[in-house]
Amino acid sequence: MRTKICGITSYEDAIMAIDAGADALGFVFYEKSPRYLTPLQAKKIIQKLPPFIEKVALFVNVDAQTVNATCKDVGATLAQIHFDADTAFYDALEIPHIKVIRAQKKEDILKYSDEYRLVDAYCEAYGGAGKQINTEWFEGINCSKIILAGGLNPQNITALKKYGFYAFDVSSGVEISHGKKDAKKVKEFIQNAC
Ligand SMILES: O=C(O)c1ccccc1NCC(=O)[C@H](O)[C@H](O)COP(=O)(O)O
Repeated sequence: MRTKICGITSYEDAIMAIDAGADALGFVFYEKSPRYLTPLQAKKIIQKLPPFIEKVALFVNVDAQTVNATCKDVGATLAQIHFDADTAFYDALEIPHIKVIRAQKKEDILKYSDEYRLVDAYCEAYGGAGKQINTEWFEGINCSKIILAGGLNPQNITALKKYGFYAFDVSSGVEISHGKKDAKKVKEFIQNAC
């Protein structure tokens, strides 16, 4: 199982998560988020990271040019698009990206079903709220291209492995406080997920 630790704001937390076995780290470029960091701060962290780790840049309500420029500048390897964007937006992206579905009902999780996509619970704050989707919605669904996010933690992750998700994404469930990760919880989360 692959895991992404989201809302990284320091090099110490980044390397701790990698040492614990994380495959991907998320950096939130949304100024209203309590986990926001500037592109310069992210660049300084990313520059020091080892190879073969996915560096994911999260965006809310920006244009494609901002996504392209920011990802190239900071060295992000993947953009995570946390809002409803149109086809023209996606056509203009010049870097690998994943769409986020903020699911409010069962039908939502079937959107873009031919693509790898991140499925999170709907929340006003766009993400990182610790809100869990109704996991019964995944019964009988092909989850092999779904990255599951929203309200995951070291305790509830084991029971979700049966659905066969592509990966798990966590933020608040492994935190001490907003933007500061708890090493013990990160380790437990990855151990229990894998
Ligand atoms: O983390 C944030 O503050 C955030 C703000 C705006 C858009 C997305 C954000 N995080 C997105 C993530 O990928 C989180 O990992 C995901 O929503 C799950 O969060 P949590 O429920 O806290 O595990």
